[in-house]
Amino acid sequence: MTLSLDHLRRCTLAVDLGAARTRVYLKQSGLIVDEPSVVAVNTQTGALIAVGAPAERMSGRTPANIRVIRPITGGTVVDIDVAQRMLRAMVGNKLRRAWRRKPLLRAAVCIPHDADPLARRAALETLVGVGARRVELVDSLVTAAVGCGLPVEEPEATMIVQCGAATTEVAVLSLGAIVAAEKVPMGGETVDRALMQYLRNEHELLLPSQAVRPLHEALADPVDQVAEVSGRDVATGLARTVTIDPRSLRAAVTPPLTALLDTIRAVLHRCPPDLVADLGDRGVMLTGGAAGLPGLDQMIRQSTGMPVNVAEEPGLCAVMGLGAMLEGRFRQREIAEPNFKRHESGMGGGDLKRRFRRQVKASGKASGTSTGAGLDESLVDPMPEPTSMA
Ligand SMILES: Nc1ncnc2c1ncn2[C@@H]1O[C@H](COP(=O)(O)OP(=O)(O)OP(=O)(O)O)[C@@H](O)[C@H]1O
Repeated sequence: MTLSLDHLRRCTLAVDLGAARTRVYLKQSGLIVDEPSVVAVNTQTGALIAVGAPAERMSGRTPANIRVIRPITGGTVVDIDVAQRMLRAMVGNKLRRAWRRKPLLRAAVCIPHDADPLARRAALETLVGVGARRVELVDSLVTAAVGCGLPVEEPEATMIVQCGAATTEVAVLSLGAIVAAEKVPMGGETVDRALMQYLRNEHELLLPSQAVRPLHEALADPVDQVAEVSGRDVATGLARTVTIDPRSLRAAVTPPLTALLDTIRAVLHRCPPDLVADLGDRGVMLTGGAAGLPGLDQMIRQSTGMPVNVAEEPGLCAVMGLGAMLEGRFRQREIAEPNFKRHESGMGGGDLKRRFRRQVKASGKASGTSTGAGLDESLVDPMPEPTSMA
């Protein structure tokens, strides 16, 4: 752990590749990217047409020759090539100065707690593709806990519920390590899908995805005032407006939210009683964009009887926590090693050598030094096995 934190402090970039949004934190500069993880590609030429928010606006409105692609699902990069192009387009200009100062960047990236070797490899390759020389993979539950200011290093329990777009991870941490964690395939997108399905089945109305967010407010409306929703009639294809009872909306999202509550109970069940007793006082912290779902905190409070807090800017916790680690604003005991894994650039020897030479050339140009001076020879070796500190 001490060793890993040292490695993290040498990183310049903190990256959170989320299914919904990509966030990048540049050391000593702050958050430089917070954009939807979406690109629009011309299917005939392969050219990138738009990235981030403009590409998201195109979703559902494209002609046949334009495809809107989301290269990340559930925190895992599923299309490395597109993810690299997206990240390059997002950070390109903003990193130019950092590149001049330090041409061989090291990066740290948040990955889901239970990410398999393929997911780890995909995250690694994506970062290498944008020029990172070394990549540290860090558990997003730990970074989110640090980012929302939980005292994760203390010998007492803290519980975090990281509500993402496609998945929610629930964990109890103590002494900087994860004591118990579970993931449920439920997130902001699941709730939105449940609402859209309800409107289709019960009101024969097709709702554009951008129109779902206003319905969230109705979910938590204390006076159950009827809401108006406009969409396209399934049968006629014409625009139509219907009025909806918030109670039926709540019923529609009950199954995914019940799955979340069951997961919280399962995680608590696996914790020693001392830690659960700590949580009775400290409660649960909600992070991740979907933590902003109105009424979610209240529902968890009622179901578990524990205090529930929503982090300030919940969607940014993971990347800001990783940024704090990079800047050394977080200290931790040596005990927590299992949560940190370190990876070297994971390309084949040939690819890596080519990239190495390109970067060395760039570094020589930028600094005026002779090529290759002072660089680590291990870079040109094929990727060693990930160093597991568990
Ligand atoms: N204020 C809000 N109310 C309800 N839902 C919200 C709100 N803000 C964001 N969301 C939802 O949160 C999700 C995005 O959360 P977040 O940015 O944490 O996702 P991500 O990190 O990209 O995803 P993942 O962790 O699954 O990879 C989206 O589904 C979005 O609809």
